[in-house]
Amino acid sequence: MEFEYEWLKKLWWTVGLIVISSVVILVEKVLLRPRRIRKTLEKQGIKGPKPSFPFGNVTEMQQIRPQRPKYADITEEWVYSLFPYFHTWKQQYGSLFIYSTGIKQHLYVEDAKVIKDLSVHMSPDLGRVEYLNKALLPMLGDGMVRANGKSWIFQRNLIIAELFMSKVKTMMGHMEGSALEIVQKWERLINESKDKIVEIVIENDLKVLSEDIISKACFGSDYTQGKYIFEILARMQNKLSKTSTLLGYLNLSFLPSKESKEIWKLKKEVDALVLNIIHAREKQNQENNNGEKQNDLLQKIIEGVAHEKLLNASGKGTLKPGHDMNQLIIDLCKSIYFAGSESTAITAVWALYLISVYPEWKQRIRDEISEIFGDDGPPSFTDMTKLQKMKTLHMVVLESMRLYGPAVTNSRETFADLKIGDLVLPKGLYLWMFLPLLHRDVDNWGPDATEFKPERFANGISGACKYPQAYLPFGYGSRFCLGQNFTLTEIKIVICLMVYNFDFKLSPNYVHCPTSNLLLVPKYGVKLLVSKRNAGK
Ligand code: HEM
Repeated sequence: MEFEYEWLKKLWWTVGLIVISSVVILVEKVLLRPRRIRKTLEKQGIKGPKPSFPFGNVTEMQQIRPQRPKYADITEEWVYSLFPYFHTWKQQYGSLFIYSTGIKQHLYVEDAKVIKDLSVHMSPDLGRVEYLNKALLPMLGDGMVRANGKSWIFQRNLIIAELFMSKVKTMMGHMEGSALEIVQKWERLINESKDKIVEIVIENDLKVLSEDIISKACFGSDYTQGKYIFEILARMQNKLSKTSTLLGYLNLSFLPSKESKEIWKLKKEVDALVLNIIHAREKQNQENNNGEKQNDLLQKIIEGVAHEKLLNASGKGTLKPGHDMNQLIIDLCKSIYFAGSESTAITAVWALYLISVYPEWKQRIRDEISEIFGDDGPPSFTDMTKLQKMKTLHMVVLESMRLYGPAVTNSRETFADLKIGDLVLPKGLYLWMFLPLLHRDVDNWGPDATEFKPERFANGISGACKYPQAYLPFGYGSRFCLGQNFTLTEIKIVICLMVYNFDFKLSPNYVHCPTSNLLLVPKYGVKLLVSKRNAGK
């Protein structure tokens, strides 16, 4: 009897302690921490819409209607419709404001001075947003695009040099070869058409092109192998872009649903396909024991992870013991497939769209091609110095990425209290930038900020605006895009070949509706009327 009583007492104490600590954790998470974060920011003069319990400003986020400022052209309507609350709150609270989605507190940053300070902060305590990471887990695993901490440091150090300009130079042949295949395809379509002019939805071909280039240049395999990987990643991206999780509220992804089951099924499929490519390379390496190994990104990843495995076994590795190295290779490869393909294609699409709307720039690029490559025939891209001399082309690409860069938002989470310039950013805060607004900021870019004027970049990015650090198509700080050299080289080769070989103008069937599916894409496609250059003249 005595024993039973003691046992019951212990049980009640345990249950009591669990209940009390759960309540304490809940109160801390739901009430105290959000309040502390807001107080810290408010004390520094940062304001924002008043949140209400329990969902913060979510109701307003859903209710605020877009308002295009008078100075912006109707073709700019989409900028103010994508996340209309950012524009509305910026007008009320300035270019730095706080808002809440319940337990999550967010800082919207469009203040160029603060961005300048953020861009020099390199610690991993300013990293990828963990709740977004959770949503992207099935798609990207622990690959570097979403990783934080040691895993990210390891992956970034492993591949950074593989995308330096010296390496990209060796990939130009692949880029030109793949671009010429599309040129030939378009020529065929034109020749087969009655009027020698065809309407082409260009992103379809440009996607295939950039996927082919990534497959060949980084993974030493052709597009047929990579095709299904890209297809599945795109399907997953499509599903994920529809969830409100990405804005920080209503994360119901932990509940088993038909959608989440489907996403995890796709994850298995894509992992198996990537693994096939890795196994094929490992087999090739074994068979080629004494021969030359391939010298591409995939080889570097395989060798780097194998080396880390050895170090790890002796307790000297960067990663924690027990880290799943096989999954790490798959996830890192998926990050490259994901980061390197659609963004490049979409950038080329928007650049060609703008060139067709502003044909004087098409002519200026053609003049530049003649000047640099001569008039003897089509330009050939074995020589990086010639491409680097193309200033007009460079200006057009920079301006195109300012107005229609594929990255729509940039986000970070603070994993510690951070001092950024004069600001103290408390741990657990989410930082957001909305790039279409940031890149149209009149204070930074001048009164013609919404206009397409590549000449503003005649003296580089620093000559084009007051705060060059606030030009962010490739992100900022320690998470800056690793593929910038790769992608700019590819896009320039593609534009040169298209402009050299074809005349094109916007089709009357084109509907201007940029929209966000994680990237800024043309909702109804960019349709161009394409004919052979100088045809009939
Ligand atoms: C026009 C094409 C591209 C654009 C606009 C673009 C843009 C970006 C942006 C905005 C980020 C996030 C930066 C941040 O959070 O501050 C990023 C990250 C990254 N990009 Fe790109 N990217 C492009 C092409 C590529 C290509 C071709 C590759 C690889 C071949 C690549 C590899 C990466 C990687 C690995 C990261 C993750 C970096 C990290 O988290 O440390 N990107 N990119």
